[in-house]
Amino acid sequence: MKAVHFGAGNIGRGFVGLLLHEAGYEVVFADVAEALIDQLASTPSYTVHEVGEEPTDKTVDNYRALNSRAEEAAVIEEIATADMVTTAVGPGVLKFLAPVIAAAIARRSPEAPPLQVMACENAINATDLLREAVVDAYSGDRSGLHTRAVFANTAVDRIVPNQAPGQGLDVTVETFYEWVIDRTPFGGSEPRIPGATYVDDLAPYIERKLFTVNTGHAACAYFGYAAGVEKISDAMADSEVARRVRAVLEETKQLLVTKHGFAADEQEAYVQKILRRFSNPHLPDTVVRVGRAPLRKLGRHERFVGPAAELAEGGTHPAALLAAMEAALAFTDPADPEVEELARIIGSNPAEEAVTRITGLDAGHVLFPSVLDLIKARAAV
Ligand SMILES: NC(=O)c1ccc[n+]([C@@H]2O[C@H](COP(=O)([O-])OP(=O)(O)OC[C@H]3O[C@@H](n4cnc5c(N)ncnc54)[C@H](O)[C@@H]3O)[C@@H](O)[C@H]2O)c1
Ligand SMILES: O=P(O)(O)OC[C@@H](O)[C@@H](O)[C@H](O)[C@H](O)CO
Repeated sequence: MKAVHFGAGNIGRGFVGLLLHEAGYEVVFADVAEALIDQLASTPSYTVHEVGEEPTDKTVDNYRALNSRAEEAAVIEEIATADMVTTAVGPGVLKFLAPVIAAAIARRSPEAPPLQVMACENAINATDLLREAVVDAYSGDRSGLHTRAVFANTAVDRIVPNQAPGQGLDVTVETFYEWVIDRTPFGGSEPRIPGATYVDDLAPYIERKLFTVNTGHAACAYFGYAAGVEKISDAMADSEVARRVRAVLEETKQLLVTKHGFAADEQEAYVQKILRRFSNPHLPDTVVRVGRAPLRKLGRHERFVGPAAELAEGGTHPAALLAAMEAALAFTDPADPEVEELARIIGSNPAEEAVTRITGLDAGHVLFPSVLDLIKARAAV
């Protein structure tokens, strides 16, 4: 069995690549980072260090690596004969992978089983975004595309920090992981991945993951940054940061329990476990990594505005989520192009327009005035 995986970064090597390797796949990593691909191509194995209360080391081998820019034709040939394609590149990059995947699907033998495509990104239904872009780019008969490829949404959860320089290909990760996959597109032929869980309705799981793990994580990063802290676990050790993160997760808990029918005590246990994961002192994770791409994180269906808008529509004022958004607007990192873009949007547009451009909220939305206040305050700084 062969899987082509786009994105040999933190989650690519430390999670998707590892689980596919353990499931018996030969993994072909495809990435645009030349030095990384050269290193992978010339190194027969790497180690995933799982750190926490019960640390374990796991070896990944039986992989190959291709530069998806310089060796695009080779990547297309690999996908044409692969069982599966996965991605972990960031949601904004999916559109650039689509033409390559579309070209490969067109080259597959009509007798081959459908290519299984799963985007493993932090975004609601990222695979749907990829599928739409693949359909647009597909040169063959689109009506027959569904017999050549099957697209399944997933929710992936494992904290994988940026890796220390000098660590080579090895990846330090937390011990916890969860990979939840929508079973329904496979029609009974879902791939056997021992570390994955298949469900018939992914929506509750993906929203619970994004609006608990990622909302809480981002809140911790932005409140931690404001408190002058570098590490996520140190931010959680700051009682005021921890209190504010807890308040944010209280609001998303209210939404998730009401909307998806999770039992309140089950959701509380989920929250408690996640707060412990953020506090893992063995994990060298930083507020700068977790806070990266604040413009994406302030998007309409993302971790802050998504739940805040739904709560506001239901009559709840999401004060803690708004406080986290305020902190997100104040986050800076000179190496992050989205920080500059966010400041440019705020500095060069009327505040009303900036709200819509950043958050996707219409002026008539019940949450709009509260976010407008935040943007006006930011513009005045
Ligand atoms: N790190 C985590 O804890 C974690 C956990 C769950 C999900 N995710 C999600 O996984 C995705 C990747 O995150 P990450 O932390 O691994 O980031 P990362 O920056 O470590 O890895 C991304 C990789 O994608 C590569 N890439 C960028 N553009 C590409 C292209 N056009 N073609 C091929 N490769 C390309 C980069 O070179 C990089 O190696 C994101 O969507 C993130 O939200 C991350
Ligand atoms: O990857 P992002 O930028 O969407 O979010 C940063 C972190 O919250 C994220 O990478 C988590 O570590 C991960 O989602 C845990 O499963």
